[in-house]
Amino acid sequence: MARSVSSHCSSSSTLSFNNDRNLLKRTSLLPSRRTTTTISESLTHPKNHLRLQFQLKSSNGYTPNAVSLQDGLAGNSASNDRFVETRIGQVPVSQSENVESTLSITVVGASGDLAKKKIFPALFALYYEDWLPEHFQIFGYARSKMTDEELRNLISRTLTCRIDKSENCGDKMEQFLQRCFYHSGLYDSEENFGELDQRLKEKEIGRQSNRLFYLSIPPNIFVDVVRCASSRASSENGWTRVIVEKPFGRDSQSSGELTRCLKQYLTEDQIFRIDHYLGKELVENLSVLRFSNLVFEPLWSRNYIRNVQLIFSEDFGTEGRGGYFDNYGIIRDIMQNHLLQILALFAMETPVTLDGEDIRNEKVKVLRSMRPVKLENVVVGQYKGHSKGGKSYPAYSDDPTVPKGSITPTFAAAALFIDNARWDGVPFLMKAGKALHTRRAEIRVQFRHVPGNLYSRNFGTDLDKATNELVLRVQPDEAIYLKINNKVPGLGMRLDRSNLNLLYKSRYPIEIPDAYERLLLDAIGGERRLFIRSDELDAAWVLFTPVLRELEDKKISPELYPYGSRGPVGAHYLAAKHNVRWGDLSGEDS
Ligand SMILES: NC(=O)C1=CN([C@@H]2O[C@H](COP(=O)(O)OP(=O)(O)OC[C@H]3O[C@@H](n4cnc5c(N)ncnc54)[C@H](OP(=O)(O)O)[C@@H]3O)[C@@H](O)[C@H]2O)C=CC1
Ligand SMILES: O=C1O[C@H](COP(=O)(O)O)[C@@H](O)[C@H](O)[C@H]1O
Repeated sequence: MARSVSSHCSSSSTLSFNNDRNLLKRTSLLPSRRTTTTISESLTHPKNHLRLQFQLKSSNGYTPNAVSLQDGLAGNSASNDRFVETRIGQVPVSQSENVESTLSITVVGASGDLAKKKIFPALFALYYEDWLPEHFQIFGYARSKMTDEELRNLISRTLTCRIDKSENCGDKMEQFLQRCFYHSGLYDSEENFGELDQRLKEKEIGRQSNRLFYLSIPPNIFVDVVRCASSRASSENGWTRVIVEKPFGRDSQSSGELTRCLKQYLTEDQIFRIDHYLGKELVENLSVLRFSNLVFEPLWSRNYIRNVQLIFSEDFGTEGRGGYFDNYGIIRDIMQNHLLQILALFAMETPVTLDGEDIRNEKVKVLRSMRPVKLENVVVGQYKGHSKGGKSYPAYSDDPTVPKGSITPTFAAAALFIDNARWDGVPFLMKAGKALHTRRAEIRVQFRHVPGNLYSRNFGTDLDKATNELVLRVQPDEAIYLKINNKVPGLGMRLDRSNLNLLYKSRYPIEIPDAYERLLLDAIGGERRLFIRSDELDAAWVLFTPVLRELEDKKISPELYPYGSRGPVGAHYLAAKHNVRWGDLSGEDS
């Protein structure tokens, strides 16, 4: 029952959002303070230090205002020289200080769950940490009728202060809320977006305006919003960017259709397709671990790695989101995007530079080297009701928003393969499930046996238990640990397994920023590295579309597993077929 992305993909309007044409527009986000103080002076002032972070660092180490080559190409080719200059971090400050710019962020779907839970709290965290430019305003837009004050009340309930820095939090929250406004309108009404434009202009008061729209709405209205906003609320003198939330279609065809529709109104450079897993600290660290440590990269291939496991589990069901979930299922919800993105970062070749385009080029290459997933390499499951300790847990099918008799999988395991020289024959196993025994996301790398191991006798018959395993625990309790074999101290020769453990909370006693903070900051700075390019998206869908179709056409029934369990046993058989044992169920750290 493929559903189309949008009821229409109107070509009535040929207007497009203004693109990032002008270096001044971007660099004007930089605080003017930089020219009046030297760097060493400003570093001595704590607030200036934070502002400096904004100037000097983005999540790839470039200035957040850095412009990728694509900007230059898609924008004004005459200004390419300047774009290249900016890419290497030489921000021409003298130009930026002449123009006062302002940033307007519009959260479309502001009355919804994601806006309340993630977007407004992330924006507040950025404000609290001084990452937002001096002049900014945030608008909520949705159909619900609300005043500015009512929106403020709504979002104030979910704003929190950093545990380690709660100083002045109340004041900061109040100041932040005063920058938040609300406009009620329909998603397909150009007139309503025209009214929003007027309200934005009142706040922008003649400054050069950069506008960011966050589409926190169901996908069937993405195109309507982009059409209306592009014709009536696009910035006239600055950049306009749009963050699009997943799902990006249901399969290759609907995703292609969505891209085609969006590109009637936006250039690729203006579309920021979000995959919030790319903003997670440990996922960011994956490339640092690989490319800045001599000890790992030489081992990163079929020569030393036996298998790689990408595991996602949640200890709660689809509570409240069953209506959305039933149309997608776990493969589309988690595997085709979050886990596949991690896999691409894990397996890609070394990019030429850390520039977003270079990284995304490598991700596309590795995705295109993969075999489409086969039905025989997939296991699906669905949770059933369960009672434990006097408490009963509902089945997926008990959710009133889920159609009766639904066979949508809430669990899946799959084996994937990359047909290139580095990874030939190495199984990449994915496992994702809701209503399991624990909440966890991790990457497990199981290494090969030591050839001719002198100590094999000390390990007994199960040599697999003696192989090294590298674990990147994305959440909770972020950690990177390596399982090694060592001698138990004493006069005998007894071997033990130990973890060399980088546990983040012990090493860094600070609160790790939420993924949405990093991604919002990057979108504001024009940094695209952590957003999905359309060719990446196409390559991702090519891998999963055939098996999704087959599962649906053949009406494959999911294996039922009890709420709170470790998932269907079919996942063990799938792993065993590829000579793999799930590391999370090994007993050592299950
Ligand atoms: N919630 C989450 O944890 C996550 C969500 N996402 C994605 O983010 C986007 C927003 O998610 P979420 O906030 O949960 O969504 P909601 O269902 O809460 O929808 C957001 C807002 O959109 C409007 N809306 C809802 N349904 C319709 C409809 N059928 N037609 C028109 N307007 C509608 C409502 O606003 P109003 O009625 O006031 O106009 C609603 O408040 C979705 O694309 C979702 O897939 C992605 C990852 C996680
Ligand atoms: O995208 C999604 O992610 C969440 C899990 O995100 P996390 O950051 O809390 O791990 C998942 O619950 C949801 O189903 C899915 O749409």
